[in-house]
Amino acid sequence: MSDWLGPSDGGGESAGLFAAPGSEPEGGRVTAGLPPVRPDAPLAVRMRPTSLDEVVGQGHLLGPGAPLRRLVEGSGAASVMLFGPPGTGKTTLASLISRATGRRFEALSALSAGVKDVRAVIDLARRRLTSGEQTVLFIDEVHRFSKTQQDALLAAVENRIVLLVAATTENPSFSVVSPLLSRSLVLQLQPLTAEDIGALLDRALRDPRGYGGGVALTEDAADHLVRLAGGDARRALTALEAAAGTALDAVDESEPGEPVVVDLETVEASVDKAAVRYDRDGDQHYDVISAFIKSIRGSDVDAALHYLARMIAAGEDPRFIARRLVVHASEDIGMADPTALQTATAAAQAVQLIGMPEARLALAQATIHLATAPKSGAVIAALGAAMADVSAGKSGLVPPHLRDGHYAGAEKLGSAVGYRYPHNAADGVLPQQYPPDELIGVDYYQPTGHGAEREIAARVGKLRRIVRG
Ligand SMILES: Nc1ncnc2c1ncn2[C@@H]1O[C@H](COP(=O)(O)OP(=O)(O)OP(=O)(O)O)[C@@H](O)[C@H]1O
Repeated sequence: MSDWLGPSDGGGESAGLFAAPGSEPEGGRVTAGLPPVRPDAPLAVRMRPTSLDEVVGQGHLLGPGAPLRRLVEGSGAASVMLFGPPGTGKTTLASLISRATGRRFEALSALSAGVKDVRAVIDLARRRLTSGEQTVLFIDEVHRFSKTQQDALLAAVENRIVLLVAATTENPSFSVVSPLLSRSLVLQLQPLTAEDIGALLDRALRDPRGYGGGVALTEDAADHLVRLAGGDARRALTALEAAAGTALDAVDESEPGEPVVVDLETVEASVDKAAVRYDRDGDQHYDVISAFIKSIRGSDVDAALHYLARMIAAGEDPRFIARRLVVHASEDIGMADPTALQTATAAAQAVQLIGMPEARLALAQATIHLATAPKSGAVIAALGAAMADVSAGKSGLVPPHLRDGHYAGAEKLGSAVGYRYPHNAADGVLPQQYPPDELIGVDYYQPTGHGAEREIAARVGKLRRIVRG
């Protein structure tokens, strides 16, 4: 999602962009590309490249003769799909294309725009054509558009009423209708490398649009910001802004000419602030997801559906919701209903395959399955206990009879010697030591006896008695 789509983004570039299409600011826009940036806009917005030379990474698209470079230099594709992770430059490149080709820039977000909005922008572009003016229509998150909405774009693309630049974080082969796809130049953006992010941070520290030399980062603080960014430039700059804000607030008066230094501690203390800043649903995002999960865990199916609906309405990334469902199928239901994990995983796959809006049904089904399923926290407790022992150094040698025996000389070392093959036992289970000596008799898994785990509880008891002799 672009800076100007988030409700908590400070609004730098938002004014007017998502106003009703056709309602031009007074006097019309005189420049192509995104509107001028306000000085109080978020750092990521202020640092948005104003020329191709400022774009880092994406060399495969921008090198001499590469597709985007050619496009910017005036070659005639009818439509471009920019497919790549968030914060890698999709919006930026769309704006640069319009700027470099002298076209007007109109943007719609598939999260909020309907067919009517699409038609209105196309009408505006058609009117402009009569006076020789061309338009770049940027559609963010195009994978969220329904088939009807995408169809509404087709004729305008075909008749070259607009140059469509569509951005998507999802593979367009699954989410974009094929007539549109076949008319588009599909370009994949790569996550930015650590060097790319490092260079962007550096530029933000030095450039007058950023801190103009007034802030510096210690080396470990810079490394940490690069790690936090995970290849996302916006995340890097948002985290830098939060950390720099904390550091600047903490100094009364810096020595003239001396930059305020941001250290690792300050970055660590500020990242939550950064996370809140760029989330989709403002401060409520984490509260709603937390209430969603707690309602599932608490078996309140109706409340869970309410929070799911809120997240869908807020335009929450369906993959994020699906990932939470997969995690909680194991964390809160586990072996009390092992099929919950299958339903959650299937919902995640459905999101991947069919996208929104249809995939919301799979998310709802998984929510209902998980909320109404018998509950068990035994999986997370079992893994937690085993991990705690490993971290505390409670470990030990693998018993010799379980060691690998598939190499020359293994037998001489006693490896695999005396191993008993359970399938030879009448029930497929026989007495034998499996844990290291230090952990003999330790029970990590404590089945709850809820749902399907009741049967497992009885079985685990029996198995432990046989195996431990
Ligand atoms: N390749 C890049 N080079 C330089 N700056 C970048 C690059 N990519 C992103 N940025 C910085 O990150 C900000 C956000 O980037 P942009 O909006 O172009 O990302 P996006 O790919 O459209 O992300 P999303 O999918 O979240 O909308 C920009 O304003 C700019 O400061």
